[in-house]
Amino acid sequence: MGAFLINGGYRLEGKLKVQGSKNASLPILAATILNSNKNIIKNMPDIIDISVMMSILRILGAKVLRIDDGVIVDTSNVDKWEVPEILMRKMRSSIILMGPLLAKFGRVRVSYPGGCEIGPRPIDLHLKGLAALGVEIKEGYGFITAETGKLKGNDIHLDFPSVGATENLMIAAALAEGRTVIRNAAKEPEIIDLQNFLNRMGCQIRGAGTDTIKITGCKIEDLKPVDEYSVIPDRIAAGTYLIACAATKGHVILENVISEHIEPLLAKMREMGCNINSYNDRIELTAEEPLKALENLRTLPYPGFPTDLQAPMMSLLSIAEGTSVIIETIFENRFKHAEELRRMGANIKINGNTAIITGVKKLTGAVVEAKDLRAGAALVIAGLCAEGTTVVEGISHIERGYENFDRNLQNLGARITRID
Ligand SMILES: CC(=O)N[C@H]1[C@@H](OP(=O)(O)OP(=O)(O)OC[C@H]2O[C@@H](n3ccc(=O)[nH]c3=O)[C@H](O)[C@@H]2O)O[C@H](CO)[C@@H](O)[C@@H]1O
Ligand SMILES: C=C(OP(=O)(O)O)C(=O)O
Repeated sequence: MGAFLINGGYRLEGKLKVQGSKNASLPILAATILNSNKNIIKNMPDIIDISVMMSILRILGAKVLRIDDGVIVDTSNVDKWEVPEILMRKMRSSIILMGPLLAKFGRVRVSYPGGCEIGPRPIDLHLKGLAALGVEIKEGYGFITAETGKLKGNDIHLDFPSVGATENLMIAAALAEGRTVIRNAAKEPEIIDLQNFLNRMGCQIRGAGTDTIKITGCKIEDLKPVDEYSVIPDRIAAGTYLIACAATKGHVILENVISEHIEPLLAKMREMGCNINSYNDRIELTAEEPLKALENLRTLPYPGFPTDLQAPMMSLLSIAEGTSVIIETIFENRFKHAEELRRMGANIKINGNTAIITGVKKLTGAVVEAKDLRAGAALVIAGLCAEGTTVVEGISHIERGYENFDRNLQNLGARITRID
């Protein structure tokens, strides 16, 4: 496993074009199974999770080709409905393949998915929703086998606005007989992107971005290829770079962003004292003054503060003036980075889902381990502003979601090198 070696204390300065969204790309790739056709998708990041999804599609029979800034996916020869366990377990999004495979073949066999270890991640809402669409589900020996004569539209109320369950059900219902309504649906921007992509192939979906999504099922033969689609920018990657900039008292301009998607973060960073100018597709951040602590940072479903930026924010709050409180409401065990930050001199107390962070004057370099994707990004940020040398181990987690993380940071002036 590789590591990042960071010499801290250098200001980030310059311009950066942000990658396409991991969490939008993954369900969109899975959805290409529906139209049995050639699709060209741009702004798709070159990261491990996308490579895993591409491998799964190939195993199912698709032709998948990386092109500059995107992929071509031809699903006309997809003829398998079983996903190998080894690939299922590599990421969480593999579960999103259930919807499209059921829609296309009326059957699917998968194992339980993998993904970041941030607490229990059940899939009961996915399975309950699919059962409501007429799917018979059998679980046993670590596998899920699901079958349906024909998917039938239904009214589904999600107990929680799960991002993945909303996506899985949208894709399955796109080819179900009749109308499906998903209530208490997730409202994340990635859901809107999936709706836009599905509608481009001829599906009939409305309401994404609100808590009620209405889907009129259509026939597989009515679907068409998607000649060119561009995935939305990655709001979590953009947020990570903004936080890194603030931690080093830097000045960056991010391009390829949708500012509105990052507003929940920008509001908190302004509260801390960052100077931010946001335009539609560009954000400029300067952090010169000492940053202030946040009394209340609560992770919530969109448009609340994203759980995926909680770890990076904890690094920043570690060096803010005063005492901050973070409440993690989405995942049960998403504070593993706190222990590693403490090794770097951070003052963090954890009590259940609450973290109390008393800002220190400076962090100091140490050898730390990335235990999940965003925790890894958080440790890199800590290393960038710490005094001395930091080694972040376990960077394969980081490379699941960030494209050229070290090179992008180097281009902004960071002293970071990858060591194998
Ligand atoms: C690939 C992708 O898009 N990943 C994102 C997606 O993950 P993911 O889609 O897995 O997240 P969910 O929105 O489903 O999970 C949110 C909460 O719901 C619970 N839950 C979920 C499904 C279910 O069947 N039962 C259940 O109890 C989860 O345990 C968690 O506590 O949204 C998360 C929340 O914004 C983000 O952190 C992840 O980056
Ligand atoms: C938790 C994340 O990813 P996944 O759901 O793919 O594990 C993430 O992107 O922060």
